[in-house]
Amino acid sequence: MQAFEANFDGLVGLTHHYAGLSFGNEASTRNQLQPSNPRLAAKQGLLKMKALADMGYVQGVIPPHERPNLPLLRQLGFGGSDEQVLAQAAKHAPQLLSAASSASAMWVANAATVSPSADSADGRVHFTVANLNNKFHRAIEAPETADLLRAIFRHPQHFCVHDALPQVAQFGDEGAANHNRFGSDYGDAGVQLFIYGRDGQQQGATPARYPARQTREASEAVARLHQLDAQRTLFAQQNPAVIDQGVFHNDVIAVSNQQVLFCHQDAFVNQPQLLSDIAARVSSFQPIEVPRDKVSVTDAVNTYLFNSQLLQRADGGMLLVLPEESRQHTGVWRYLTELVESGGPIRELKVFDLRESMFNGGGPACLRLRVVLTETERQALNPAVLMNNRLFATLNDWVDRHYRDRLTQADLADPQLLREGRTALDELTKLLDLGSVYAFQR
Ligand SMILES: NCCC[C@H](NC(=O)CCC(=O)O)C(=O)O
Repeated sequence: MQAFEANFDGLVGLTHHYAGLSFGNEASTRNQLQPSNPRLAAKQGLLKMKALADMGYVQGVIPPHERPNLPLLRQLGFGGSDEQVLAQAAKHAPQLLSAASSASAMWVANAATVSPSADSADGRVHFTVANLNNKFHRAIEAPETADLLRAIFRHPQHFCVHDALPQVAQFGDEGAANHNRFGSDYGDAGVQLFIYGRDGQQQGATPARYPARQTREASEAVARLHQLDAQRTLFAQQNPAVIDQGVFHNDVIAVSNQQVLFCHQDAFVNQPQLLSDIAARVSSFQPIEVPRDKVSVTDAVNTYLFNSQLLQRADGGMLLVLPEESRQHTGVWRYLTELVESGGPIRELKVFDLRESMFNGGGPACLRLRVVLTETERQALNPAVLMNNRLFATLNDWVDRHYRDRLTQADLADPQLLREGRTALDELTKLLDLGSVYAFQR
């Protein structure tokens, strides 16, 4: 069956701010309490989506979540009117208000793990919503993510959206950021590689300083839910030493497309064995391992060169979509330029300014969820979320009318911000034909 890879990017929400909520994600910690610019953040994301759509890639949008999350603050004991809930939370627990207001759902590589229909026994595209159990502000995303994915991939004959795994550390699951799929044509059965940071039973090596968010048990459960062929499914551990250097998701140190794995030399535990296991299953497998003497793990974390999108071009070559930070770094840019000139599969570099997202540790790959689709499946999804000239203009105008260009933690208590968010999201559900998907609409 003919198929292609579509990308769905998270649209940055109105409350995008820097709260230092993600221990182990060094950008998040470093930029805590810096003022943010939600309007710029949303527009930077839209520009990337539009550029990819213009190049001929199928590109969709995943809407932001309802924030601040008032029902959550009420669940935590803040009561009274909406205004009183915000005021009390701001006074007594500003970090909880930040968590309940985080726009972190923008990083949709952590929304779900996706398996294409060619790999699943029942011939459907499977999604398992990530429970994001390691961080409170992210764990609250799961139910809303499920609702949004069902409002986009809404035909149960073609799509199956599984709820998140149980919300306990043993099943910590961070979605597609720890998942790769290899193969030749997208429509042929592929080989899926699940990468975990630790064994949920605390066996084997673990990082010493920072948390390992993904467990092996979670990856195994997702593979079962997606009805994958065990012969075509691999599980591997991320190197705990690089987690301790700030590689909190595997997509900070590796990216793949079809036969190519572009990764750092220190990405995985027992890397030579893993590469030979993949080679045994994927014909013409082409690993590109970046040696530490060319790019250190620290430089990889600071520039996010692996948090890139590796896209297929019509001529058979591949394009690497990178954040501006990798161009700014002389050594990293020199390596990438040499890579393109080396005659290998990566033939082109394209750079985007995603600074607002990068300041919270999210690069080009974090902002997108890859979904391999057949043409029939593409026609079955909600067409209103697909990027084109008109949607780009509509969403830019929507952002201009509703988003602030400066936000700090203190602003989160402003009841006007809550109203602005509800007005904007109410309008968005109509623009994207989502139905009454948000709690405040029900
Ligand atoms: N894939 C990229 C995810 C980045 C995300 N950052 C955050 O949630 C930072 C939020 C803050 O600190 O305000 C995370 O660490 O999960």
